[in-house]
Amino acid sequence: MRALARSLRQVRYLSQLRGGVLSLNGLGENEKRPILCNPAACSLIKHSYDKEFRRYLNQSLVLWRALSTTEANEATGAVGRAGPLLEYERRTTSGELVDGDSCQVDTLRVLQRLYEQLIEHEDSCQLDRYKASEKNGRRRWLWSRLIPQSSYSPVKGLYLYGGVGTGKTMLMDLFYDQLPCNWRKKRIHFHDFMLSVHSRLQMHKGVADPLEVVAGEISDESILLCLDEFMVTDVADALILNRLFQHLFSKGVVLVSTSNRAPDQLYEGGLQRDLFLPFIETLKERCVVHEIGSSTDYRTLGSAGQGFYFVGKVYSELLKQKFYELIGQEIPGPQVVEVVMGRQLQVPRGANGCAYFPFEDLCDRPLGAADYSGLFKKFHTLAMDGVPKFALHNRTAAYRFVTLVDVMYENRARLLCTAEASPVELFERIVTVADAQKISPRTSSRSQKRDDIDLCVDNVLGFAKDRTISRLTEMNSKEYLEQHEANLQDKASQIVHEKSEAIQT
Ligand SMILES: Nc1ncnc2c1ncn2[C@@H]1O[C@H](COP(=O)(O)OP(=O)(O)OP(=O)(O)O)[C@@H](O)[C@H]1O
Repeated sequence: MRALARSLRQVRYLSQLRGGVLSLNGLGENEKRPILCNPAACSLIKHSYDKEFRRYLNQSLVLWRALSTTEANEATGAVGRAGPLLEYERRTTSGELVDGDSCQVDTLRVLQRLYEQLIEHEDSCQLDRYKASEKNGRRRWLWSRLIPQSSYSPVKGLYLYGGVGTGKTMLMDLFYDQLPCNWRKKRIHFHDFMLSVHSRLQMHKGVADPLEVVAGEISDESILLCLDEFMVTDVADALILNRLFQHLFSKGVVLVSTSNRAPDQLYEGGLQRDLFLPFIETLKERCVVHEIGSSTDYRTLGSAGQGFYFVGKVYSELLKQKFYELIGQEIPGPQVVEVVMGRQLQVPRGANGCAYFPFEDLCDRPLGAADYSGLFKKFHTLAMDGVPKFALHNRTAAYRFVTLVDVMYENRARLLCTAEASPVELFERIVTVADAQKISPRTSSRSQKRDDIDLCVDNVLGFAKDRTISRLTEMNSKEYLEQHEANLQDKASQIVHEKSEAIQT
């Protein structure tokens, strides 16, 4: 079935490249079905110099005859499925998901509505990749550069926020997977999205309005943008978000996003926040804002700890032993890896996809999400020694640790570590302003020394810590480690597949 899907997609793609010489065989132009060539087109193609294309075409024709239209539609992903609500019901009935949370069902209703609106407005939103590429001819491109185009989407996006582990990402992914594969859609973590924005900006240095060019590129690729974990902590991001999204929305982009913070709380307490505030208004204008409203952290429903989270420095040697067992060799040497935009990172010990770092080397140095993302593109397992308790004196390291855990979780990476305390205790001395006021109603400054407590009052960290605790707990569970293994196997078979395809061609 996969081979068929690939062949048909290829045929359809190539037909676009050849100016649409292929047409649907007996089907209306606008029907969402995979293409088949008509005899005239066949004879054109038969004389094509492109051997590879002829091979695909023949394969597709043979396979096509053996299949019903429905199967072929499913195979090519040309049509969507029943929608997130039905799919959720299917998964709860089959036992894949736990049932009974009305907040998740309410959220699904909102997602289902959005799903239906997008299906209804597929054409006006130009969601279909192939139709859009027909319209995105060179003439249209030139015209749009001469006269700036403004075409807000008729469909509002969704900003979904709420407590940690309540299933926001899972629901967004479920919604995303139900939409047709041939749509211009993208699902990406917010960190990675901003990284790609900054690297594109670098490439367009010197252009009059690089943000508009970048927005143009992004919207050409994806009209539906699903961003996981919208979280603004970086002043450089905060200052460009409004203009970036104004351009994106004016180019028809529909944003669907998950976050732990309500729009009004984004970048709370951040530097130059007044310059960020217009973004909040832009966001509210273009997205329906929905709070999931649940307080169930589904991560805590998983199996008890099975992983490698050791409390106490005494376990440092054990950590090293486990690390050597995983890589299958004694004391590997240091490695230098390129992480992002030519930047290099020294891995103190690394081999076979596993890296070993003392905590300080990874979280007490000027590293950020970009470096961590680059690192986990190369390594699937991290052994980290000496995670300390966090407080005011090591607040910056706490920020980095939170980011590191986010990136690892997103990549389904495995963590082995020794820490000074349990995940909850690590963050005991990081509190929000509201928490600090409960401790002492007169607290107004960012920090407060109470006896020997080095309390850190920080709203961004104070809220983010719940997510980190929840994730550290899940990363230690049997289910997570199974997902990590499955992910590794998927990647390995993808590499084998790509290699065999490269050999064939
Ligand atoms: N109904 C459910 N049944 C079973 N597992 C669930 C259910 N909802 C969520 N989960 C699981 O709980 C974990 C946390 O869910 P998810 O990552 O979607 O939460 P989140 O709200 O995005 O969390 P965070 O705010 O920390 O990013 C995931 O492993 C997810 O698969």
